[in-house]
Order: sequence, then structure tokens, then C-alpha cells
Amino acid sequence: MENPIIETFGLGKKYHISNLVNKNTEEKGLLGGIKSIITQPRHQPKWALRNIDIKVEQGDIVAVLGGNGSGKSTLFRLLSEITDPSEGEIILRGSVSCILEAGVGFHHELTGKENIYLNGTLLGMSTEEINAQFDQIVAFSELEQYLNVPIKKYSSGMYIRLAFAVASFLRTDILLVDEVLSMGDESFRQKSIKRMKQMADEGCTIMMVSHDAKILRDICCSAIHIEQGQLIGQGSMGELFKSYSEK
Ligand SMILES: Nc1ncnc2c1ncn2[C@@H]1O[C@H](COP(=O)(O)OP(=O)(O)OP(=O)(O)O)[C@@H](O)[C@H]1O
Repeated sequence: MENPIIETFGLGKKYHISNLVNKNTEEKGLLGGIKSIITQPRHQPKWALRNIDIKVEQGDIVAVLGGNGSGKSTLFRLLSEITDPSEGEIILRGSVSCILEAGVGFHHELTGKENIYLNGTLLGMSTEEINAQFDQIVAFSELEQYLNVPIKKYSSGMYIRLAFAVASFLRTDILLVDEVLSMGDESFRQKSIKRMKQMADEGCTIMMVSHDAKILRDICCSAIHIEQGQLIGQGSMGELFKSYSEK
């Protein structure tokens, strides 16, 4: 694979989880016999991902497979630069848009319309470029009536429709879609799948997480399999899905 659009080298992310540890101690002296509880914060490091070396080719639609807590969302957070790696390196040869869990990427006090312009500006687009895409975004999201309403008043389904429309019609080379299609209704899901195939045909690279195996098998040609923060494999969807579902 020459000049893959996404490459990672020894990528790792370590979180520090603070646990409150109750320690029963027996007081001596004046307070002899009285037990007190001392609560001490302790920080335990946990590697959410480690030693991840992947390569993704431009125009590919890649499924990211893995059980709960395996590190899929962490990988997307690293690739979209929401969080920094603890070790290793990421090379991105294009701009990234992501649709992560409801709320991320939008400013809740701003209206739908203001968020469309804000997202476009963050992607480096001029007002004229955003204007040129605006009607398509609104039509795709089917939120004409709610454009001047603050995002905080949107339902999760409405949020997902706007997030998908914004991410898929504003200029982007890489689209990361994390488990959001299951939140929309069936007709929106079908429309989104069609749009993703069209984007891939136009050269956009898509990585997606979904617990809906049918969606993944329908549109992904390759896959990455992660378990407990470790890369199990990268290859064709057919091959990896088989080993993933047999585990
Ligand atoms: N902000 C955080 N602080 C501490 N630990 C975290 C944080 N985010 C994720 N983790 C831990 O990192 C591991 C990987 O989490 P991640 O959300 O990436 O998994 P996932 O594969 O997306 O899971 P799921 O399919 O359940 O959404 C988990 O053990 C999780 O508890």
C-alpha cells in the first residue's frame, strides 16, 4: 500500500483511572479502639489501546470490530485528534470529520444553522464553500423546520441526522462514524448507507463502528479487529468478520 491515507505506528493511549480506596485503620492513643475511614485517591494507569499499527487506503470503507471496551472509540478519538496519543504516531494524509456519540462536535447553545457554519469553518472551508453545500445538508438532514433552534433542544435522532449531513456534505477526506447509524430510523439509515457508498466512490475514506453486523457486511470491504486494546488483525471484511464472530 503506497502512501496510505491513515497510518499509525505503535499507537497507544493510557488513561489514569482514579479509584477511591477505603482504608480502615485502627486509631491508637486518645482515640484508641475507634475505627476511622480514610479515603485516599489512587491513580491506576490503564492502556485503552497499545501497539496499534494500521494502514488504511484512500477510498476504503473499513469496519472497526471489537467487543465492548476493546478500544474502538478511543481509536476514533485519537484519529480525530480529540485526544493525544500516550505513545506512538499517527499520520493522516487528509482532513478528518467524525460522527461520534451524540453531542460531540456541536456547540449546544448554537442553532443547527450556526453549527453547520461552525463545522465548515473548522474544516477550513470559506463561507462561500459552505453556502454551496448548505441546501444539500439541510435537505439530507430533513431538519428545515429546526434550523434556527439551538441544538440542545434536538432529540438524539435529530442530532444524528444533522451530524451525518454535516460530516458527509462538508469537505472531508476521512469520515469516522462511531455507532450512530443505529440511532436513526430505518429510512435515514438506508439514506446514510447510500451516501457513504457514494462518498467512498468519490474518494472519501470511511472507518465505522457498529454493533449492527448487517450494516458492516453491507458496506465495508475491509476491517480492523481490536480486543482489549490490542490489534488482533487487519484485512478483508469477510475473513476478519468470520474470525471475530467465531471468537
Ligand atoms: N476517559 C476515559 N478515562 C478512563 N478510561 C477510559 C476513558 N475512555 C475509555 N476508557 C477505557 O478504555 C477502554 C476502551 O474504551 P473504548 O470506549 O475505546 O471502547 P469501545 O471499544 O469503544 O467500547 P464500546 O463498544 O463498549 O463502546 C475501556 O476499558 C474504557 O473503560
